[in-house]
Amino acid sequence: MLFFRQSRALATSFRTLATTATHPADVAKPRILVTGSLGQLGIGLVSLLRQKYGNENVIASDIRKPSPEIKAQGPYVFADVLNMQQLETIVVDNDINWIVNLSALLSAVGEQNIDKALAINMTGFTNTLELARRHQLRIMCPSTIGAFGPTTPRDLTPDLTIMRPTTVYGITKVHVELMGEYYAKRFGVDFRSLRYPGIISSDTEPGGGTTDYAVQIFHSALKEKSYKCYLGPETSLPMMYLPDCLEGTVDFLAAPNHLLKQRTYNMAAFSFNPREIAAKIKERIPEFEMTYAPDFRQAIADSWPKSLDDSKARQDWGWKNKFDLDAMTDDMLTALKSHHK
Ligand SMILES: NC(=O)C1=CN([C@@H]2O[C@H](COP(=O)(O)OP(=O)(O)OC[C@H]3O[C@@H](n4cnc5c(N)ncnc54)[C@H](O)[C@@H]3O)[C@@H](O)[C@H]2O)C=CC1
Ligand SMILES: CC(=O)[C@H](N)C(=O)O
Repeated sequence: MLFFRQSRALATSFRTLATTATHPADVAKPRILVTGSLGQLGIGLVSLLRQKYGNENVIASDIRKPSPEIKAQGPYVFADVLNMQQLETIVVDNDINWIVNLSALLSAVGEQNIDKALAINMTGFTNTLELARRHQLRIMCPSTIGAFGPTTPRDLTPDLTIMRPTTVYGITKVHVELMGEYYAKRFGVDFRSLRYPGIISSDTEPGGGTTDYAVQIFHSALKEKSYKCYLGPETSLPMMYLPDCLEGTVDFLAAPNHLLKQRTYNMAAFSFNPREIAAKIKERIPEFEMTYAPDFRQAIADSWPKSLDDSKARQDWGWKNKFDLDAMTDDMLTALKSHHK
Protein backbone atom coordinates (compact mmCIF):
# COMPACT_ATOMS: atom_id res chain seq x y z
CA MET A 1 0.00 0.00 0.00
CA LEU A 2 2.82 2.34 1.03
CA PHE A 3 4.77 1.37 -2.09
CA PHE A 4 1.68 2.07 -4.24
CA ARG A 5 1.21 5.53 -2.70
CA GLN A 6 4.90 6.37 -3.05
CA SER A 7 5.07 5.33 -6.68
CA ARG A 8 1.93 7.35 -7.47
CA ALA A 9 3.52 10.39 -5.82
CA LEU A 10 6.71 9.79 -7.77
CA ALA A 11 4.82 9.52 -11.05
CA THR A 12 3.10 12.84 -10.31
CA SER A 13 6.38 14.54 -9.47
CA PHE A 14 7.88 13.32 -12.76
CA ARG A 15 5.17 15.06 -14.80
CA THR A 16 6.50 17.31 -17.55
CA LEU A 17 5.35 20.85 -18.25
CA ALA A 18 4.24 19.76 -21.71
CA THR A 19 1.48 17.64 -20.17
CA THR A 20 0.48 20.26 -17.57
CA ALA A 21 -2.43 22.35 -18.88
CA THR A 22 -1.76 25.34 -16.65
CA HIS A 23 0.99 26.17 -14.19
CA PRO A 24 0.42 28.20 -11.00
CA ALA A 25 2.89 30.77 -12.40
CA ASP A 26 0.66 31.40 -15.48
CA VAL A 27 -0.70 34.70 -14.18
CA ALA A 28 -1.59 37.76 -16.24
CA LYS A 29 -0.13 40.26 -13.72
CA PRO A 30 2.88 38.48 -12.22
CA ARG A 31 4.89 39.75 -9.28
CA ILE A 32 8.50 39.45 -10.42
CA LEU A 33 11.80 39.36 -8.51
CA VAL A 34 14.92 40.20 -10.55
CA THR A 35 18.26 39.30 -8.93
CA GLY A 36 21.53 40.87 -10.10
CA SER A 37 19.41 43.73 -11.41
CA LEU A 38 22.14 46.41 -11.34
CA GLY A 39 24.23 44.76 -14.07
CA GLN A 40 24.51 45.38 -17.81
CA LEU A 41 21.19 43.66 -18.56
CA GLY A 42 19.23 44.08 -15.33
CA ILE A 43 18.65 47.83 -15.34
CA GLY A 44 16.98 47.77 -18.77
CA LEU A 45 15.13 44.52 -18.11
CA VAL A 46 13.57 45.83 -14.88
CA SER A 47 12.50 48.97 -16.68
CA LEU A 48 10.84 47.04 -19.54
CA LEU A 49 9.14 44.59 -17.16
CA ARG A 50 7.81 47.53 -15.15
CA GLN A 51 6.37 49.11 -18.31
CA LYS A 52 4.53 45.86 -19.01
CA TYR A 53 3.49 44.71 -15.53
CA GLY A 54 3.53 47.87 -13.40
CA ASN A 55 6.27 49.46 -11.28
CA GLU A 56 5.17 47.96 -7.98
CA ASN A 57 5.03 44.42 -9.41
CA VAL A 58 8.72 44.22 -10.29
CA ILE A 59 11.12 44.01 -7.35
CA ALA A 60 14.68 44.85 -8.38
CA SER A 61 17.50 43.42 -6.23
CA ASP A 62 21.27 43.13 -6.07
CA ILE A 63 24.05 43.14 -3.48
CA ARG A 64 25.07 46.71 -4.34
CA LYS A 65 23.64 50.08 -3.41
CA PRO A 66 21.50 51.46 -6.26
CA SER A 67 21.80 55.03 -7.49
CA PRO A 68 19.09 57.44 -6.27
CA GLU A 69 17.59 57.42 -9.82
CA ILE A 70 17.24 53.63 -9.81
CA LYS A 71 15.80 53.65 -6.30
CA ALA A 72 13.21 56.23 -7.34
CA GLN A 73 11.98 54.03 -10.21
CA GLY A 74 10.39 51.29 -8.07
CA PRO A 75 10.91 48.73 -5.32
CA TYR A 76 14.52 47.72 -4.68
CA VAL A 77 15.82 45.28 -2.04
CA PHE A 78 19.19 43.80 -1.08
CA ALA A 79 19.26 40.15 -2.14
CA ASP A 80 22.29 37.87 -2.14
CA VAL A 81 21.55 34.75 -4.19
CA LEU A 82 23.82 32.83 -1.81
CA ASN A 83 21.49 33.58 1.11
CA MET A 84 18.59 31.16 0.67
CA GLN A 85 16.66 32.24 3.75
CA GLN A 86 16.77 35.89 2.80
CA LEU A 87 15.69 35.10 -0.77
CA GLU A 88 12.81 32.98 0.47
CA THR A 89 11.65 35.78 2.78
CA ILE A 90 11.58 38.17 -0.18
CA VAL A 91 9.65 35.67 -2.32
CA VAL A 92 7.06 34.98 0.37
CA ASP A 93 6.69 38.53 1.70
CA ASN A 94 6.28 39.96 -1.79
CA ASP A 95 4.04 37.22 -3.15
CA ILE A 96 6.46 36.58 -6.05
CA ASN A 97 5.28 34.56 -9.10
CA TRP A 98 8.32 34.83 -11.37
CA ILE A 99 12.01 35.08 -10.62
CA VAL A 100 14.61 36.26 -13.12
CA ASN A 101 18.10 35.33 -11.93
CA LEU A 102 20.67 37.60 -13.60
CA SER A 103 23.32 37.28 -10.86
CA ALA A 104 26.53 35.91 -12.33
CA LEU A 105 30.25 36.32 -12.78
CA LEU A 106 30.95 36.50 -16.52
CA SER A 107 33.60 34.63 -18.48
CA ALA A 108 36.73 36.78 -18.09
CA VAL A 109 36.18 37.74 -14.47
CA GLY A 110 35.12 34.15 -13.70
CA GLU A 111 38.51 32.82 -14.84
CA GLN A 112 40.14 35.12 -12.25
CA ASN A 113 37.67 34.16 -9.45
CA ILE A 114 36.87 30.48 -9.84
CA ASP A 115 35.39 29.89 -6.35
CA LYS A 116 33.23 32.97 -6.56
CA ALA A 117 31.99 32.06 -10.05
CA LEU A 118 31.07 28.55 -8.88
CA ALA A 119 29.28 29.96 -5.85
CA ILE A 120 27.26 32.71 -7.58
CA ASN A 121 26.57 30.96 -10.86
CA MET A 122 25.88 27.47 -9.49
CA THR A 123 24.91 27.65 -5.80
CA GLY A 124 23.14 30.99 -6.32
CA PHE A 125 21.22 29.59 -9.26
CA THR A 126 20.39 26.34 -7.43
CA ASN A 127 18.96 28.41 -4.56
CA THR A 128 16.62 30.28 -6.90
CA LEU A 129 15.66 27.05 -8.67
CA GLU A 130 14.80 25.39 -5.36
CA LEU A 131 12.68 28.41 -4.44
CA ALA A 132 10.91 28.05 -7.79
CA ARG A 133 10.09 24.45 -6.86
CA ARG A 134 8.92 25.27 -3.33
CA HIS A 135 6.80 28.25 -4.31
CA GLN A 136 5.73 27.21 -7.83
CA LEU A 137 7.45 30.11 -9.57
CA ARG A 138 8.39 30.64 -13.18
CA ILE A 139 12.18 30.96 -13.25
CA MET A 140 14.32 32.41 -16.01
CA CYS A 141 18.11 32.28 -15.82
CA PRO A 142 20.14 33.20 -18.92
CA SER A 143 22.70 30.91 -20.46
CA THR A 144 25.27 32.00 -23.02
CA ILE A 145 27.31 31.15 -26.09
CA GLY A 146 29.97 30.45 -23.42
CA ALA A 147 28.15 27.19 -22.61
CA PHE A 148 29.62 25.79 -25.83
CA GLY A 149 33.25 24.72 -26.22
CA PRO A 150 36.02 24.11 -28.75
CA THR A 151 34.54 20.76 -29.88
CA THR A 152 31.12 22.30 -30.62
CA PRO A 153 30.39 22.92 -34.33
CA ARG A 154 31.22 26.63 -34.61
CA ASP A 155 29.06 27.78 -37.52
CA LEU A 156 25.31 28.05 -37.03
CA THR A 157 25.61 26.13 -33.79
CA PRO A 158 22.26 24.39 -33.12
CA ASP A 159 20.40 24.23 -29.79
CA LEU A 160 21.28 20.61 -29.20
CA THR A 161 24.94 19.82 -29.80
CA ILE A 162 28.27 19.02 -28.12
CA MET A 163 28.66 21.07 -24.92
CA ARG A 164 32.15 20.77 -23.46
CA PRO A 165 33.00 24.35 -22.36
CA THR A 166 36.55 25.11 -21.21
CA THR A 167 35.81 28.07 -18.90
CA VAL A 168 34.40 27.95 -15.39
CA TYR A 169 31.67 30.34 -16.61
CA GLY A 170 30.67 27.92 -19.35
CA ILE A 171 30.64 24.96 -16.99
CA THR A 172 28.36 26.80 -14.55
CA LYS A 173 25.98 27.68 -17.39
CA VAL A 174 25.73 24.06 -18.54
CA HIS A 175 24.84 23.34 -14.90
CA VAL A 176 22.09 25.99 -15.08
CA GLU A 177 20.64 24.47 -18.24
CA LEU A 178 20.78 20.86 -17.08
CA MET A 179 19.55 21.45 -13.51
CA GLY A 180 16.77 23.70 -14.79
CA GLU A 181 15.65 21.07 -17.29
CA TYR A 182 15.89 18.38 -14.59
CA TYR A 183 13.69 20.39 -12.21
CA ALA A 184 11.23 21.07 -15.03
CA LYS A 185 10.93 17.38 -15.83
CA ARG A 186 11.12 16.02 -12.31
CA PHE A 187 9.08 18.62 -10.38
CA GLY A 188 7.18 20.54 -13.08
CA VAL A 189 9.17 23.76 -12.41
CA ASP A 190 8.53 26.36 -15.12
CA PHE A 191 12.24 26.83 -15.91
CA ARG A 192 13.29 28.87 -18.96
CA SER A 193 16.69 29.88 -20.32
CA LEU A 194 18.03 31.78 -23.33
CA ARG A 195 21.57 31.39 -24.62
CA TYR A 196 22.49 35.02 -25.20
CA PRO A 197 25.30 36.10 -27.50
CA GLY A 198 27.57 39.02 -26.48
CA ILE A 199 25.31 41.95 -25.58
CA ILE A 200 26.11 45.49 -26.76
CA SER A 201 24.61 48.33 -24.73
CA SER A 202 24.86 52.11 -24.68
CA ASP A 203 23.51 52.92 -21.20
CA THR A 204 25.13 50.21 -19.09
CA GLU A 205 28.67 48.87 -18.76
CA PRO A 206 29.49 45.22 -19.39
CA GLY A 207 30.42 43.23 -16.28
CA GLY A 208 33.68 41.46 -17.22
CA GLY A 209 33.06 39.20 -20.19
CA THR A 210 35.05 38.23 -23.27
CA THR A 211 32.68 40.16 -25.55
CA ASP A 212 33.06 43.45 -23.61
CA TYR A 213 35.35 44.85 -26.34
CA ALA A 214 32.28 45.31 -28.55
CA VAL A 215 31.00 47.95 -26.10
CA GLN A 216 34.37 49.49 -25.13
CA ILE A 217 35.27 50.09 -28.81
CA PHE A 218 32.39 52.55 -29.20
CA HIS A 219 33.36 54.59 -26.12
CA SER A 220 37.03 54.71 -27.20
CA ALA A 221 36.14 55.55 -30.81
CA LEU A 222 34.24 58.61 -29.67
CA LYS A 223 36.66 59.71 -26.93
CA GLU A 224 40.12 58.73 -28.23
CA LYS A 225 39.46 57.92 -31.92
CA SER A 226 41.39 54.69 -31.37
CA TYR A 227 41.00 51.32 -29.63
CA LYS A 228 43.45 48.60 -28.64
CA CYS A 229 41.53 45.35 -28.99
CA TYR A 230 42.30 42.36 -26.74
CA LEU A 231 40.96 39.96 -29.41
CA GLY A 232 42.56 39.36 -32.81
CA PRO A 233 41.00 40.90 -35.96
CA GLU A 234 39.39 37.69 -37.29
CA THR A 235 37.70 36.52 -34.06
CA SER A 236 34.03 36.27 -35.08
CA LEU A 237 31.43 35.97 -32.33
CA PRO A 238 27.63 36.16 -32.17
CA MET A 239 26.42 39.54 -30.82
CA MET A 240 23.14 41.36 -30.16
CA TYR A 241 22.01 44.88 -29.33
CA LEU A 242 20.56 45.24 -25.82
CA PRO A 243 17.07 46.52 -26.83
CA ASP A 244 16.53 43.33 -28.86
CA CYS A 245 17.83 41.15 -26.03
CA LEU A 246 15.47 42.79 -23.54
CA GLU A 247 12.38 42.66 -25.75
CA GLY A 248 13.08 39.04 -26.63
CA THR A 249 13.53 38.17 -22.97
CA VAL A 250 10.26 39.84 -21.96
CA ASP A 251 8.44 37.97 -24.77
CA PHE A 252 10.05 34.67 -23.80
CA LEU A 253 9.12 35.17 -20.15
CA ALA A 254 5.50 35.78 -21.13
CA ALA A 255 5.28 32.94 -23.69
CA PRO A 256 2.63 30.36 -22.77
CA ASN A 257 4.09 26.99 -21.84
CA HIS A 258 2.35 25.16 -24.68
CA LEU A 259 4.47 27.12 -27.21
CA LEU A 260 7.77 26.09 -25.63
CA LYS A 261 9.03 22.82 -27.11
CA GLN A 262 12.23 23.02 -25.08
CA ARG A 263 13.38 24.83 -21.95
CA THR A 264 16.62 26.38 -23.33
CA TYR A 265 16.84 28.26 -26.63
CA ASN A 266 19.66 29.81 -28.66
CA MET A 267 18.98 33.50 -29.38
CA ALA A 268 20.93 35.29 -32.11
CA ALA A 269 21.03 38.52 -34.11
CA PHE A 270 24.30 38.99 -36.07
CA SER A 271 27.98 38.04 -35.90
CA PHE A 272 31.10 40.13 -36.51
CA ASN A 273 34.80 40.15 -35.80
CA PRO A 274 36.89 43.09 -34.47
CA ARG A 275 38.08 44.00 -38.00
CA GLU A 276 34.49 44.20 -39.26
CA ILE A 277 33.15 46.30 -36.37
CA ALA A 278 36.18 48.60 -36.65
CA ALA A 279 35.38 49.08 -40.37
CA LYS A 280 31.75 49.94 -39.53
CA ILE A 281 32.91 52.54 -37.02
CA LYS A 282 35.50 53.95 -39.44
CA GLU A 283 32.77 54.46 -42.06
CA ARG A 284 31.15 56.80 -39.51
CA ILE A 285 34.30 58.18 -37.77
CA PRO A 286 37.01 58.25 -40.48
CA GLU A 287 39.86 59.12 -38.02
CA PHE A 288 39.24 55.93 -36.00
CA GLU A 289 42.21 53.52 -35.79
CA MET A 290 42.26 50.01 -34.32
CA THR A 291 45.27 48.10 -32.96
CA TYR A 292 45.38 44.54 -31.64
CA ALA A 293 46.98 43.05 -28.51
CA PRO A 294 45.30 39.69 -27.82
CA ASP A 295 45.35 38.54 -24.16
CA PHE A 296 43.92 35.55 -22.23
CA ARG A 297 40.44 36.32 -23.56
CA GLN A 298 41.53 35.26 -27.05
CA ALA A 299 41.57 31.58 -26.03
CA ILE A 300 38.08 31.95 -24.51
CA ALA A 301 36.69 33.57 -27.67
CA ASP A 302 38.35 30.90 -29.84
CA SER A 303 36.42 28.21 -27.96
CA TRP A 304 33.00 29.79 -28.66
CA PRO A 305 30.70 29.58 -31.72
CA LYS A 306 31.02 32.08 -34.57
CA SER A 307 27.29 32.06 -35.23
CA LEU A 308 24.16 30.48 -33.71
CA ASP A 309 21.16 28.74 -35.24
CA ASP A 310 18.19 30.23 -33.37
CA SER A 311 15.48 28.98 -35.73
CA LYS A 312 13.70 27.11 -32.90
CA ALA A 313 13.25 30.33 -30.88
CA ARG A 314 11.93 32.06 -34.01
CA GLN A 315 9.49 29.22 -34.77
CA ASP A 316 8.27 28.36 -31.28
CA TRP A 317 7.74 31.69 -29.53
CA GLY A 318 8.29 34.28 -32.27
CA TRP A 319 11.78 35.63 -31.48
CA LYS A 320 12.85 38.30 -33.97
CA ASN A 321 15.67 40.84 -33.76
CA LYS A 322 15.09 44.39 -35.00
CA PHE A 323 18.71 45.60 -35.11
CA ASP A 324 21.29 44.39 -37.62
CA LEU A 325 24.96 45.38 -37.46
CA ASP A 326 24.51 48.72 -39.25
CA ALA A 327 21.42 49.74 -37.28
CA MET A 328 23.14 48.83 -34.00
CA THR A 329 26.29 50.81 -34.94
CA ASP A 330 24.26 53.91 -35.84
CA ASP A 331 22.17 53.69 -32.68
CA MET A 332 25.18 53.11 -30.39
CA LEU A 333 27.05 56.11 -31.79
CA THR A 334 24.02 58.38 -31.56
CA ALA A 335 23.26 57.32 -27.99
CA LEU A 336 26.86 57.57 -26.80
CA LYS A 337 27.42 60.97 -28.44
CA SER A 338 24.58 62.38 -26.37
CA HIS A 339 25.85 60.65 -23.16
CA HIS A 340 29.39 61.98 -23.75
CA LYS A 341 28.08 65.50 -24.25
N1 LIG B 1 26.12 40.68 -20.87
C1 LIG B 1 26.28 39.71 -21.77
O1 LIG B 1 26.90 39.92 -22.84
C2 LIG B 1 25.71 38.37 -21.51
C3 LIG B 1 25.11 38.05 -20.31
N2 LIG B 1 24.62 36.79 -20.12
C4 LIG B 1 24.01 36.43 -18.84
O2 LIG B 1 23.04 37.38 -18.48
C5 LIG B 1 23.01 37.54 -17.06
C6 LIG B 1 23.19 39.01 -16.70
O3 LIG B 1 24.43 39.42 -17.22
P1 LIG B 1 25.00 40.89 -17.03
O4 LIG B 1 23.93 41.83 -16.66
O5 LIG B 1 25.82 41.17 -18.21
O6 LIG B 1 25.98 40.65 -15.80
P2 LIG B 1 26.70 41.76 -14.90
O7 LIG B 1 28.01 41.19 -14.50
O8 LIG B 1 26.68 43.07 -15.56
O9 LIG B 1 25.73 41.83 -13.64
C7 LIG B 1 25.65 40.78 -12.71
C8 LIG B 1 25.05 41.34 -11.44
O10 LIG B 1 25.05 40.29 -10.47
C9 LIG B 1 25.28 40.89 -9.21
N3 LIG B 1 25.74 39.90 -8.24
C10 LIG B 1 27.00 39.45 -8.03
N4 LIG B 1 27.02 38.60 -6.99
C11 LIG B 1 25.75 38.50 -6.54
C12 LIG B 1 25.14 37.79 -5.47
N5 LIG B 1 25.84 37.01 -4.65
N6 LIG B 1 23.80 37.93 -5.30
C13 LIG B 1 23.08 38.73 -6.11
N7 LIG B 1 23.60 39.44 -7.12
C14 LIG B 1 24.93 39.33 -7.34
C15 LIG B 1 26.32 41.96 -9.49
O11 LIG B 1 26.34 42.92 -8.46
C16 LIG B 1 25.86 42.50 -10.83
O12 LIG B 1 25.06 43.65 -10.70
C17 LIG B 1 24.10 36.61 -16.51
O13 LIG B 1 23.52 35.40 -16.17
C18 LIG B 1 25.01 36.41 -17.70
O14 LIG B 1 25.65 35.18 -17.64
C19 LIG B 1 24.72 35.81 -21.05
C20 LIG B 1 25.33 36.08 -22.24
C21 LIG B 1 25.80 37.38 -22.59
C1 LIG C 1 28.85 36.06 -23.97
C2 LIG C 1 28.81 36.18 -22.52
O1 LIG C 1 28.26 35.34 -21.86
C3 LIG C 1 29.46 37.33 -21.84
N1 LIG C 1 29.27 38.56 -22.54
C4 LIG C 1 30.93 37.05 -21.72
O2 LIG C 1 31.66 37.45 -22.64
O3 LIG C 1 31.33 36.41 -20.74
